[in-house]
Amino acid sequence: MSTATSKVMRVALRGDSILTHPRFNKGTGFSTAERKAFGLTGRLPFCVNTLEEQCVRAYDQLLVREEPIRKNSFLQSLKDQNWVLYYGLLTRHLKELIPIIYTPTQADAIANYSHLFRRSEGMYLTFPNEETMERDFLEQTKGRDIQLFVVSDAEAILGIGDQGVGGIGIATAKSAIYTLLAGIDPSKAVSVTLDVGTDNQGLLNDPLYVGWPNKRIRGAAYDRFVDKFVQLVRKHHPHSLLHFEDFGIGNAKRLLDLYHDKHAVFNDDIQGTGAVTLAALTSAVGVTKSKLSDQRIVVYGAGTAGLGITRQLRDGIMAIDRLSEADANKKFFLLDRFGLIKQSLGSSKIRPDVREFVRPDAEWADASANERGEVGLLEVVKKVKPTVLVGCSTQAGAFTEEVVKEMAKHTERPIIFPLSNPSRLVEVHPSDANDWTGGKALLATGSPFPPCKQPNGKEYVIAECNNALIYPGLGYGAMITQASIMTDTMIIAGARRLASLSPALKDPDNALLPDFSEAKHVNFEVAVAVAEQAITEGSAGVEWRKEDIREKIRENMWIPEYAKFVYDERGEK
Ligand SMILES: NC(=O)c1ccc[n+]([C@@H]2O[C@H](COP(=O)([O-])OP(=O)(O)OC[C@H]3O[C@@H](n4cnc5c(N)ncnc54)[C@H](O)[C@@H]3O)[C@@H](O)[C@H]2O)c1
Ligand SMILES: O=C(O)C[C@H](O)C(=O)O
Ligand SMILES: [Mg+2]
Repeated sequence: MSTATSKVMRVALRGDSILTHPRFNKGTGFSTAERKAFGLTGRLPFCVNTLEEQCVRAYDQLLVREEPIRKNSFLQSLKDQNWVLYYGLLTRHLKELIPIIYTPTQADAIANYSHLFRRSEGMYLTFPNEETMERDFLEQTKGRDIQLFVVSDAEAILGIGDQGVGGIGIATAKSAIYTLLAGIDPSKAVSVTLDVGTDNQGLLNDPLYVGWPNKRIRGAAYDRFVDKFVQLVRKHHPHSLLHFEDFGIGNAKRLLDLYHDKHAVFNDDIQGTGAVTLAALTSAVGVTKSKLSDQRIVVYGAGTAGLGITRQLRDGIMAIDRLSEADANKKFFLLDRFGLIKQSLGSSKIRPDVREFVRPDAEWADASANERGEVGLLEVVKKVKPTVLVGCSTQAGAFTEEVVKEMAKHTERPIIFPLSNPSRLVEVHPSDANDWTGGKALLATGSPFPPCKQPNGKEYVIAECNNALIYPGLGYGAMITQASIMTDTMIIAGARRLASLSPALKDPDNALLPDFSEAKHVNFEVAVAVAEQAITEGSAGVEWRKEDIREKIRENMWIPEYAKFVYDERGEK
């Protein structure tokens, strides 16, 4: 595997220009010869440090910052100064630091973006500047080999809703995770916020809000603005992957369907979440020695993630257990704000994209409906007797003790996935679900939680069912093979490879998914599975032999190590 230390890079910057460029700055890592060649001898203290020594220093600086949001700000500054050191530090402390740069802490960083702002990062495409979008786009991308765009309009950030221009923070976090867990070269990725205004009145009232202080643009004007961006990506970077993140419920699926067969696009909340949840459930049914098609699945929160999960589990049941779509759909019971999504709710309460999962009215549903004709979660659990309960509702504590114990009456090993992020929005704390079911529940959450104590004294590790365990590999597998589109079969191939790595397959008392400390290895395996599928089905734009895929992926991965620099008067290479 070629690593950066064996690489030589020709760089045209010198002096302050190289010291202040995060892609090229090495700080005390510049060798004596490089300092002479790049005019740095008088700009740096005498000692030359290794990256390892720099990571020790940076980690000490991190530890003195006690609050997670302060650690987050420190790491943001480190990334603004020196990419290799930033990713080198994260790689050495993966499990400890992912919750700092990603959920849950990044939610606070995004919500306070205008007050934490010190330096811009990424591409800000703002609605009033629509006319100059192509010029603004090319300012940052012209002449660059861009493999990945991560874009958000920030209407549904995690579970904290509309965050306006702060949405750049989810795009940069997701992009950093691509680099950290799949080896995307950060110089080949662009994070984008589509600032189309915000309906968050708190932001609009904030005199320090740095985004466009206007109500959110919707309808034809919104579609035109988004399309202008997508067409620029397609025109200038036809082989790139376009990753949509945290779009609102009225746009996420609609935009995915609009562009799905025109470019390699991916909606993480829909497809990434669906894939990781399919892997977690595949692992859980392995523990219970049952099949996906044996399950009765209640999904609480029929939004972008909830529908993405439902569709992916449905497609998984069809692909793995060979059920028809109609029969597979019958395994699902979806609830939203108005309770069980059933025929008699009427079209005003049923969004068009939910229609395929509307339950025909069962007698029990009408018998247990309230005065508004709505059937709540406890009633559904009593009547449906679900084996699986998935939460993506943003409603903290929605899975009450009564709901969980009712579920446990009807199934030996309740499978409970409270997936809402950040942590404070979790539908049930895993330790409660564990206690209320006498240690029988099979659990996975959207953000990290500590292990639970089982009645037999053993620790039960709570799997983090977060799309970061799979989306980097899904995306990398597609982009490295220059797949023209991200197909459903590529996604299922990635989900099945992830499921095959589940610790619970070896020890049923172990976690349902690999630990995040293994996330680089896991996403590498997912990327291999996706690349193999893309090549097998003809979606790939490269002609690799299957036996070469692993090595090809490995040799293209960006490793956070210093290359040897040679000064180039003619221009940066
Ligand atoms: N674990 C993961 O990898 C992952 C991935 C994506 C989203 N999520 C989390 O899932 C949650 C939802 O994300 P989303 O993008 O789908 O948002 P969304 O706004 O599209 O969907 C939320 C859904 O919950 C419904 N809801 C709200 N209040 C409810 C209530 N009282 N009862 C029932 N349903 C209710 C809403 O009507 C909506 O349909 C967020 O917390 C997000 O962070 C987790
Ligand atoms: O961002 C995450 O942590 C996962 C997911 O994309 C979400 O929106 O919650
Ligand atoms: Mg998301």
